[in-house]
Amino acid sequence: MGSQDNAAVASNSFLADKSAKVFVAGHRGLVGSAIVEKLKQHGFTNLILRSHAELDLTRQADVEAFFASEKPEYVIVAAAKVGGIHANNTYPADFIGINLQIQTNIIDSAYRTGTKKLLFLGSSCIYPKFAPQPIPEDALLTGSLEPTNEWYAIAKIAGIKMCQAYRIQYKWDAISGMPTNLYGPNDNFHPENSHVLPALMRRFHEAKVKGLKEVVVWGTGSPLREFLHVDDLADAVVFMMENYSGLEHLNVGSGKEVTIKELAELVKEVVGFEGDLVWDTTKPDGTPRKLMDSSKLAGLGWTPKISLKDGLVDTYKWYSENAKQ
Ligand SMILES: NC(=O)C1=CN([C@@H]2O[C@H](COP(=O)(O)OP(=O)(O)OC[C@H]3O[C@@H](n4cnc5c(N)ncnc54)[C@H](OP(=O)(O)O)[C@@H]3O)[C@@H](O)[C@H]2O)C=CC1
Ligand SMILES: C[C@H]1O[C@H](OP(=O)(O)OP(=O)(O)OC[C@H]2O[C@@H](n3cnc4c(=O)[nH]c(N)nc43)[C@H](O)[C@@H]2O)[C@@H](O)[C@@H](O)C1=O
Repeated sequence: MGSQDNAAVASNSFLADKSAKVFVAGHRGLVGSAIVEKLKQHGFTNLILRSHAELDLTRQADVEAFFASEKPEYVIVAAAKVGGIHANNTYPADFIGINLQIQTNIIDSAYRTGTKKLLFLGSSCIYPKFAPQPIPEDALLTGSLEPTNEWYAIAKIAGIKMCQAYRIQYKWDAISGMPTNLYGPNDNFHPENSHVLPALMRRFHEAKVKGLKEVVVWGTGSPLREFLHVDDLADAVVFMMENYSGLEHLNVGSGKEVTIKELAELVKEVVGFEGDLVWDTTKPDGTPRKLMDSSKLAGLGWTPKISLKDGLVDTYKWYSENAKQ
């Protein structure tokens, strides 16, 4: 990408003006809520927030009208159709269609109404199923995707490419971050459609409360996953808004991976469930391993702080206090 690099794109200091208008799309979700909290901690006073009911981001005319009237100076795209392996596998049309609509509407409107900088969030599922491990950014588009989430991945890849294209053609400061599997307060704890960590936390919790002897866990337990607490991700988002202005997307991971079996044992311990695990091997394992190489972000000066054990304790505290029992 050398000759098309981003040297000509002027970058502002994000943290210099805490009264700047910042639109966080998807602020009620796992990621968006953590970003809002982090921005408040930094002293930002002019956050623009719209719930899904107030602004459906799939509706192009509504998004255009919103941007024309609010003209946010900075935009962080944390709104998306999101789910775990089962949801991705079951609703492919939603995962490709809704995500393409949301991100295309936001990115184009932000550019056209004068937003200074935009950060788009993708996911580690953009990489080929059998990418080299740990996965460097340049493994993108070097092989076939994991079939259970290829629809979502294609939308996310399109988002990265759209940011790159607008940067190249319009000299506009659009960047992309690719987080690994996330978890934390405000996660989706749906029994089937959520990701593994909140799904297991809920299942172990309910089994403990009901005095059950067994909990069913999907797949073989052998796949490896890398987990990052959402507060670390929010910290990385602010860091990238301030310090990164490049054409290439950046990986955001913890650098630590566990098998699903190890994760299940850890969640079981944190929740305090004392029964047995039963593996339902009719459920898909998904990609065997997706550890990201986050050395580029580390090289810029950002590293995560929250261990998986501490993050699980924090998340279970939140779940116990907030989830509908
Ligand atoms: N969770 C994870 O493990 C990972 C997440 N990411 C990325 O982080 C971003 C946020 O994910 P996460 O916070 O987990 O997802 P959530 O589902 O928790 O939050 C998504 C948010 O987007 C909103 N939203 C969805 N559709 C629309 C719409 N049409 N109009 C307006 N708002 C809408 C949702 O509102 P509502 O609920 O009302 O629909 C919700 O507030 C996504 O881009 C995702 O790809 C990346 C890697 C891992
Ligand atoms: C973030 C990422 O998230 C998704 O990819 P995934 O990592 O495969 O997601 P997952 O968290 O749903 O599963 C991880 C592993 O865990 C196993 N597993 C066990 N028991 C349960 C269980 O009860 N629920 C779930 N969901 N999984 C379970 C499951 O079988 C699999 O082996 C994509 O949506 C993708 O789009 C994406 O970006």
